[in-house]
Amino acid sequence: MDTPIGGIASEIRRTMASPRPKGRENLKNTPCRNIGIFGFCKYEKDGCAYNHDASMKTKPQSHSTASSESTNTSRFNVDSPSFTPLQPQTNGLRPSAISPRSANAAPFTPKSSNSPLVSHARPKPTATEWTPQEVAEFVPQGFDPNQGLLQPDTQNATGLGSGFDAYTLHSALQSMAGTPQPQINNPYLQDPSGGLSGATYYQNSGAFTQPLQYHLYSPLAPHRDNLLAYQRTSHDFFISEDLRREFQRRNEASLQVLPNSTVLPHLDHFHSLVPLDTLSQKNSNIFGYPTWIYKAVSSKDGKTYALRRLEGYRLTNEHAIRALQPWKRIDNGSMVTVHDVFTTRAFGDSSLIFVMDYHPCSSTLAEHHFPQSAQGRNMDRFGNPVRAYNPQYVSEQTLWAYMAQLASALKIIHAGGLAAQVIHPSKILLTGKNRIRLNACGILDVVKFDASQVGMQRSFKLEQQEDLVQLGRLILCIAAGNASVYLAPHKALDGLSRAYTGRLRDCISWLLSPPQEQTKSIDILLSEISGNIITVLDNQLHAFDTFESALATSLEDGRIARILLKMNLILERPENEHNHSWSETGERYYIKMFRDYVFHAVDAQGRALVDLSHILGCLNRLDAGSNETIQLTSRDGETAFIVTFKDIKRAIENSFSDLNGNTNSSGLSKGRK
Ligand SMILES: Nc1ncnc2c1ncn2[C@@H]1O[C@H](COP(=O)(O)OP(=O)(O)OP(=O)(O)O)[C@@H](O)[C@H]1O
Repeated sequence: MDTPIGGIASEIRRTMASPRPKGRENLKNTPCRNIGIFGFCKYEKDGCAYNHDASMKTKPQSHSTASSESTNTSRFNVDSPSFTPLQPQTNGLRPSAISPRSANAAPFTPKSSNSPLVSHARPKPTATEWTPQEVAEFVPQGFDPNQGLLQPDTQNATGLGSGFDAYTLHSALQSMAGTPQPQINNPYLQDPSGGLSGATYYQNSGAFTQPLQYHLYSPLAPHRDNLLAYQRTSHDFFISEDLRREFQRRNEASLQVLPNSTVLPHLDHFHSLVPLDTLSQKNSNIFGYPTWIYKAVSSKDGKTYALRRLEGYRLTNEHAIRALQPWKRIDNGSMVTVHDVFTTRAFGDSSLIFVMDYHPCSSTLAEHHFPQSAQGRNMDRFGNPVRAYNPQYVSEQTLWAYMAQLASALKIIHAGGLAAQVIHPSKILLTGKNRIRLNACGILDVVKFDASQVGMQRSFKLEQQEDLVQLGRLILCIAAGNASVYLAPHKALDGLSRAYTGRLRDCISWLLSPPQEQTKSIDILLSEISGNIITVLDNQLHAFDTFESALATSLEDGRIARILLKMNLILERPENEHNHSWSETGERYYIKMFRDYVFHAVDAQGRALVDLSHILGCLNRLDAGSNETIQLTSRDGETAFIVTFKDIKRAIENSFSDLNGNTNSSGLSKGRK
């Protein structure tokens, strides 16, 4: 049997490798369109390749199956010259292969919804002619693994992800007809004038290609290397499992409540308090008071916050509370934002409460790098036993990343005339991979408020110098894997040379040098480590790209969810006293048939067809209101409709409006269709 591999033939082949749903009639992909545009399609027989003249357009039935090919009067000859790849300089067209009829063909215009339907139906292959076992994996026609790009004549053959390139097609037709190519605006290019004025922006918006191609997916970098250009995995359509799990975990942590908790039910305007620090053993070294930390939801804005309570604090001067004001104005990505402070007696004592941003599933650097020795704990805050203390090597890259983020926070703090004063492993939150935030800032300003300074501008020069020393100690302790190594810094610095560069060692040494020896400032630190900051920035940019790419996979999720919700609200709805007239006739009937077409498709043998590309492709075309036509067949095979996705979309919208008009308690807002 001949084995066609190109043009229509590859469509047939795809039907066998990934059979189409019963009754599916994708007229846009009919073989004749390919022939009309590109003048030839490729056939292969006994290992040889042949060109099929464009005049075949008038005889589509001649190549609908392999068996019909054998009866064709213009049968291909084994002596025909072999297929030669398209030359780029001819715009993908070989003049010798173009018939005069094709050359004079009118430019292609997409079908509108009311255009007459073409009867280029592709006869369905029967089970006796083809069996799936005979067929290798579908490869789009014209796919050249060396180039890794689709040839223009195959743009629409791959279904999802390939995309019909109207620009290429138009150019090809123009060059075929020998006419000069008009200037075609590419609406996706940046405005060459570089202007950001509203007028320029809106003028360009009118140039978007119609119909909109919102049903096509285009993968963004970074790419997986081991897939061919036309291949997609189901993961490409959704957010990655790891990322989903991570966000799910954060979500659960944010929503967590303790049903039988002994913690206060309310504190000021906060409710649902959950303790984050479950240890009864409290350390008052840093603030001079034992501290407790809770997650709580504000009834004012519904957001979740972290509340830090200083137990037993007695406010003696109202101005002390005001010392937090300048901290509220600081907005830096490497800090935990502080929102408010108030006193309370709700715990039975006099407590001071600081309201801060809540970062779910975060841990402190102390918990992360010194799990046992620094905390003297056997359990982490989730009740899991901590590993035996085993200091792990921390890469130099991580240390520079910490240094860069803390330096960025210190830059803002010092520029605001303040000092952090708490650069301690237990007061730095790790909120993501190598992503840290300086926590508990401003607390010491309130707690150590000096009443004699009221009305005077307090100077934090000494504290700022001390911040740099604390930063040096922190990096040294993490690098050495020991929380108390800063007590003997010289020995520890010598030890660092074995694992880290001299540059890091010198930097720590400079930070640790006593303030009186030389004038140190955050600006000097930043200029000295600028080279390392650039590396950190580059890593962050890569991480940002990865997240953006992950975000792009969810581009269509919301739209698809809305379509599914609407379809399920409309279909199989029982009639009752409130819904007398609800029946699935008229428009609703073909919505039902469309549902079968999308979800209940079967292959040529009648087996269920589970094809994610088909389902997503159909739903996206539906949402975009594509003018592509499909044939819907009833389950008994008695009724068939040829409709466009646009028609179905309109039917769904109408039915949903009817339904929305009848309901008085819809969860879906009427305004948000
Ligand atoms: N803003 C926040 N968002 C989310 N979790 C936080 C926040 N602040 C602290 N936590 C968590 O609360 C826990 C306790 O934090 P805390 O700052 O009290 O550290 P600690 O090691 O208990 O220090 P101390 O011994 O001084 O109380 C830590 O696990 C930390 O991850």
